[in-house]
Amino acid sequence: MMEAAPMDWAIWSAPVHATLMFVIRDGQILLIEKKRGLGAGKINGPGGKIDPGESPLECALRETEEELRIRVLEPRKLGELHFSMSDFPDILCHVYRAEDFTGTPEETEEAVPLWVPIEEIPYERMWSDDRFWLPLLLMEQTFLGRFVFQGEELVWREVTEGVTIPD
Ligand SMILES: CNc1ncnc2c1ncn2[C@@H]1O[C@H](COP(=O)(O)OP(=O)(O)OP(=O)(O)O)[C@@H](O)[C@H]1O
Repeated sequence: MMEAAPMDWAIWSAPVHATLMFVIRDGQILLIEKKRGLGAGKINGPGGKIDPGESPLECALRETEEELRIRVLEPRKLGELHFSMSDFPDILCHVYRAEDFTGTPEETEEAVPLWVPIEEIPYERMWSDDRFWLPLLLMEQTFLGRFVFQGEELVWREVTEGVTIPD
């Protein structure tokens, strides 16, 4: 790990744009166990692919509503994740944080809700990049993370904090 980047990020662009939403309330974070699709069986935040004509923020709100049946209030974009993948199209993921919502998280066909104390985040059950940027989101820091995966193995990473994040 951490040789020269195995790809040229300056000219990288992603065919897939997606979102992740993390609600943090009373010292707990609202996660999901994803039941199907990419990352099925893993724990992550709610989120998914951006639909044509949709903004990243609209997608994050829609996916959270579809997966957990809650409406998130006042989300803020804190980070961006750039994934170079070997066996999936590359993904640019917009990452949001919120402190409040309306409704009650429910299990759906896509996800099981999971409230976890922020000191007990189950990184071993999550994508292996998450441990490198989720702590920054918890501290309300902005971040840009770039990751290269071979299958599900993380083979290269670079995380920059305190950067200006575009909408
Ligand atoms: C490689 N390391 C990774 N680390 C952390 N999170 C990752 C990730 N790779 C993908 N993600 C997230 O996982 C969701 C995929 O979900 P998504 O595109 O919805 O897949 P799914 O097949 O379910 O598609 P639909 O959008 O439901 O059509 C989406 O939020 C995306 O940002």
